[in-house]
Amino acid sequence: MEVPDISFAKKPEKIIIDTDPALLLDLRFSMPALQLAIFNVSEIYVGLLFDIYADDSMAILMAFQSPDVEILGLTTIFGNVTTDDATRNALLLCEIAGRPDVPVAEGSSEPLKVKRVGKTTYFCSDVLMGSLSSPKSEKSDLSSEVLCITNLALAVKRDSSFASKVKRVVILGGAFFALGNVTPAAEANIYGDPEAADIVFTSGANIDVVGINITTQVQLTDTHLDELRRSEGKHAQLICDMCKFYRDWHVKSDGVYGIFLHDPVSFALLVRPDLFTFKKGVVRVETQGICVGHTLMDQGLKTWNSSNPWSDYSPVSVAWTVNVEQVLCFVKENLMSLIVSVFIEQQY
Ligand SMILES: O=c1[nH]cnc2c1ncn2[C@@H]1O[C@H](CO)[C@@H](O)[C@H]1O
Repeated sequence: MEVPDISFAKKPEKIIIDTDPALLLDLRFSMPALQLAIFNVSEIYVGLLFDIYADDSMAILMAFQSPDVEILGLTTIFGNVTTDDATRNALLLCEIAGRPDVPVAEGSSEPLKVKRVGKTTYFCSDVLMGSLSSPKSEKSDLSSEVLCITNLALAVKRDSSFASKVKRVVILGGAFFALGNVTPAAEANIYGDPEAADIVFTSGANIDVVGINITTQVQLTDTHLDELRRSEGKHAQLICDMCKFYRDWHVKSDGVYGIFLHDPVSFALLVRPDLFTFKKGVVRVETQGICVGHTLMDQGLKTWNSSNPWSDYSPVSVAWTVNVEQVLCFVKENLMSLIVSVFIEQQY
């Protein structure tokens, strides 16, 4: 048999994904009336039901599908759901992707200081406890080490040289010179643990951050979703089902007939940084008051007369513009692709 020439192929980047996937709530045994009350939908879903924020799961399935990365493991964090549920959902996603061998390590269940429970946070898992799908694989014994916001902040606090040991950290979080999505000042991921976010941004690590000022520009419209459903992509049907509530919620919440591709855009930034432009600057996070969770970058446009809380920290790369069409193509190509990425590690 002819051996395919893979000499042109780039060696896949080894990555760890820190995530709070709101995923599979198996409602087969739960009360339909409860579903209607919670999701305010006119249709009863039998079988798998998905929480609103489906973008994490989408990005994870994309990463598993991508030849550009090798997923070393997933670590979990609270946010869309509790850390517990995020772990179960991450294990399920590995199984769905056909990679139950990928370790899932449970991260912190609490923010560093104040627990701020958003309107939607935890509600699915709390209310529907007992009706969840159970993954077959078990979480890894390792407590998570690398990662974003709370988990990464804990690692930085534990080992001061940690930041310099990580090759690159890609963060989906913040809203730069734009409105937030939890409050006018704050984006959800940063709002969940602003103290941790401030530690991470000022840690000196090599950070690329993409805020929702960028991710909301990339929308999968109803037309794209139809196209995806009709495609033969490996997880296309599942992803469309997952996005049902996410899409309906966007109509109500943002007047958008489609979905914002927050996490898939951050995955695009990971493997295709050429589709973005960046600005370097020191980023600090407000940790108190009405603007708690606000990310503010010093663009370096002014030489300040005296030192301020931004002085003397290492800059990070903030995504500044995005090639919307190309990122959409990248996402659609991945989601509609039939090709299951081949693990080619042994060839190197
Ligand atoms: O309006 C919102 N409120 C709270 N969380 C949101 C909202 N939209 C998306 N996400 C969740 O938070 C991340 C981006 O901020 C997304 O990954 C999504 O899972």
